[in-house]
Amino acid sequence: MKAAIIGVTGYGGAELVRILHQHPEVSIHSFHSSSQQGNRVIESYPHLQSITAQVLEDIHIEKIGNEADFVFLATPSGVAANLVPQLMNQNVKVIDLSGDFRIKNREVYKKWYKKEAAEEHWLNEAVYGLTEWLDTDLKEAKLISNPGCYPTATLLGLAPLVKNKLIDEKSIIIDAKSGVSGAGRNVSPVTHFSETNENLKIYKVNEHQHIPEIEQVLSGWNPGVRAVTFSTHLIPMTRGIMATIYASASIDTNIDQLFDLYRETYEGCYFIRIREKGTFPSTKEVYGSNFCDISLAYDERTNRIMVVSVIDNLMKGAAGQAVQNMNMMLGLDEKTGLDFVPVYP
Ligand SMILES: NC(=O)C1=CN([C@@H]2O[C@H](COP(=O)(O)OP(=O)(O)OC[C@H]3O[C@@H](n4cnc5c(N)ncnc54)[C@H](OP(=O)(O)O)[C@@H]3O)[C@@H](O)[C@H]2O)C=CC1
Ligand SMILES: CC(=O)N[C@@H](CCC(=O)OP(=O)(O)O)C(=O)O
Repeated sequence: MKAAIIGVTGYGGAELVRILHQHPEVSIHSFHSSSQQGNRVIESYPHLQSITAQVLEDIHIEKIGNEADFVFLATPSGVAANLVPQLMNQNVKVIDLSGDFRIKNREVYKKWYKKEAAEEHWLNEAVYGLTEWLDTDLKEAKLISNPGCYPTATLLGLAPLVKNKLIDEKSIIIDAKSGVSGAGRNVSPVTHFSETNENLKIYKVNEHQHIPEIEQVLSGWNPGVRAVTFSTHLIPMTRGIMATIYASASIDTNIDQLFDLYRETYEGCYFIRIREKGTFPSTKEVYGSNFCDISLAYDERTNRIMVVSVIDNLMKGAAGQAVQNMNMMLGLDEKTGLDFVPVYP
């Protein structure tokens, strides 16, 4: 099978190259850029020397449609909304890493992304690709909307509690931290070295575009969940997200029951690793891998459950989950080409 990558000069695109280079069933047929056509891929990414000698092509939809089986869109929000209808006309399957097809309500997308939403028809066609919690068979899907990085860590961490109605739906607080690669390759005043180094910064307070995505999924699982408190922080590290999630238990519970629930729920999910009781994951323990590591605590004094969920934002939070979804579309083992051991230290 042949894949095309649009937006390959960005971090998500580069990570797709790293994964697909050693995927046994899918090869990268073409690399596309909106600004650097004619340049070699290695001019953007010298670390790919010897991996590819290919040249960046422009985004010629008809040619891509004729030549590729899959297109990965690793482009900023607003781009996929325009490209997807054209690509769908070419009968090529698309996996979009951006937020353009995640939010089903067009007005909600416009409010949080401050952009026009994609066409209703294609929003309805898009399958939300939180791989462990798919509600449809991806073999039938034409368009996959890959979840956001923070929503992936958060939703995987909260699913067992929310689906089983074990927490007070109004009590959910998600305190999340991300490495700087989460903001993409372009430097901005916020991500500049001098701003991030030796600094811890809260940002987009009550305005983060992942709030409606998290609420949409949680309320689909349990209509009692309406709104969550969600805060995001930039941490001076390159990769990784930690979501520390707090909620009040709505039933009598204890830590052993909670661990049993999480182990049973995620039994058979290779990429979800429930930690030993009393230990907590750190971001480095999933660095460069597609794992989401989760642990739990229960405080009897406050009746509060705490979930700690970590991912690599560029892997399970973006390119890794995109390839996991591609594997599901192809009917392959979800691990195919993705079984990376985390890089440590
Ligand atoms: N970084 C992360 O951890 C995560 C990112 N995402 C999402 O994935 C997508 C890609 O993210 P990331 O790789 O970090 O972003 P980057 O900013 O690093 O890269 C995005 C790439 O998109 C291309 N691009 C920009 N404008 C256009 C345009 N108008 N048309 C076509 N291509 C364009 C650029 O390449 P060129 O100039 O060569 O065309 C650019 O290199 C984004 O939507 C992001 O929000 C999702 C989860 C996690
Ligand atoms: C650290 C950092 O800045 N992270 C980005 C993640 C953006 C992203 O992935 O955007 P979409 O999922 O909406 O496409 C942010 O918080 O906006």
